[in-house]
Amino acid sequence: MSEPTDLALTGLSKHYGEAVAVAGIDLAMPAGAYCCLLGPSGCGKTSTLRMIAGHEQPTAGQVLLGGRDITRLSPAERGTAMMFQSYALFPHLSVLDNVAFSARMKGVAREERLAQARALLDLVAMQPYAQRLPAALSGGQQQRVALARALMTRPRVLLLDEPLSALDPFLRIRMRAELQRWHRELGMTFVHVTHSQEEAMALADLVVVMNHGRIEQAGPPREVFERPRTEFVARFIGAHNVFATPGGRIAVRSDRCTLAAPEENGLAVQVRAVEYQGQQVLVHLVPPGDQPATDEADDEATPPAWVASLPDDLYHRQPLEPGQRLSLRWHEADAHLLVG
Ligand SMILES: Nc1ncnc2c1ncn2[C@@H]1O[C@H](COP(=O)(O)OP(=O)(O)OP(=O)(O)O)[C@@H](O)[C@H]1O
Repeated sequence: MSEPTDLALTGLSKHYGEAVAVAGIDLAMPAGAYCCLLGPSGCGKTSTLRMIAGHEQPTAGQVLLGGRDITRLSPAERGTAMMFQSYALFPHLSVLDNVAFSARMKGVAREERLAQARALLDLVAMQPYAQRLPAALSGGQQQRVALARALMTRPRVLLLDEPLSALDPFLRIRMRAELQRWHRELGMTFVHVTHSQEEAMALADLVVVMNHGRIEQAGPPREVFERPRTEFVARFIGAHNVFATPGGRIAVRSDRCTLAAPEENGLAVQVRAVEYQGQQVLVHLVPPGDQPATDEADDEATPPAWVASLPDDLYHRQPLEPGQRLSLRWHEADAHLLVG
């Protein structure tokens, strides 16, 4: 099951009539990678996943798995398995029969397929529920069964479409740890679609940030966070400020920005709002002269804001008031130039 694979997309694009969902992307995933396709709604991540799965035919380009061109193969022939957003278990079949279903379709003998299904239920800690119907399971349990069912086809690549989005925040964090463990134990390539940068950072070893059908940046999470390549990436992953300078736009992490008295060197700013977050305090800043936030409508009316993220103890030594004028500063070494 853990045979080395290498999934590659070359010039992959998908048009729906006039609309370009995916605009010719190139991507190579090392065997055994945990890859997250990350981006806002409509950026083309689901279309990309569906083309890898074979549920959608590309307008142009290729999907290669282990060097083999699988672009035109049916979903069942290509060595990928998809775990869907809605778990889509058969309601009238027991958990065990749901998992064994694909092997039954292939004509695998009953004892053999049930043994395989039990082993997979064991992996996802669902053996005790083998005889239950899906309706008698929680969302997280249904998801585990859906995973076991996808693994039954012995895929080389597991495709996950927003697998955590239907779960409550507590369960989501628990399932993140489970996904990491399954990935480690199975050693196969996972491709996981998400719009949550937090989820991508927590899980992936390869984060692929997409925007308007293109890849803005692909790299290890730390690299994407520490060196966002474009303004879009810096803003989408958050916790960064973007400044226009004579040499071009630069990004600086908001926890690397400091505040000083207005007469000090730095960018003149004014406090718009202060947001207490426990370990840190976020100080929202606007150019001087802008009105400090007084109600919610104002929030949207003043977009060019920056944030200084200050450690709570530092902030509380010198609390700030909306409207207060300050100087926003950063070290040259913490600034890096954005492309485009
Ligand atoms: N069957 C379709 N027919 C026409 N347009 C489509 C179709 N499927 C997707 N699109 C369009 O293609 C673009 C990319 O869609 P896609 O579902 O890949 O984005 P996404 O990043 O997965 O978004 P979401 O997070 O909302 O699912 C969108 O503008 C969408 O409206």
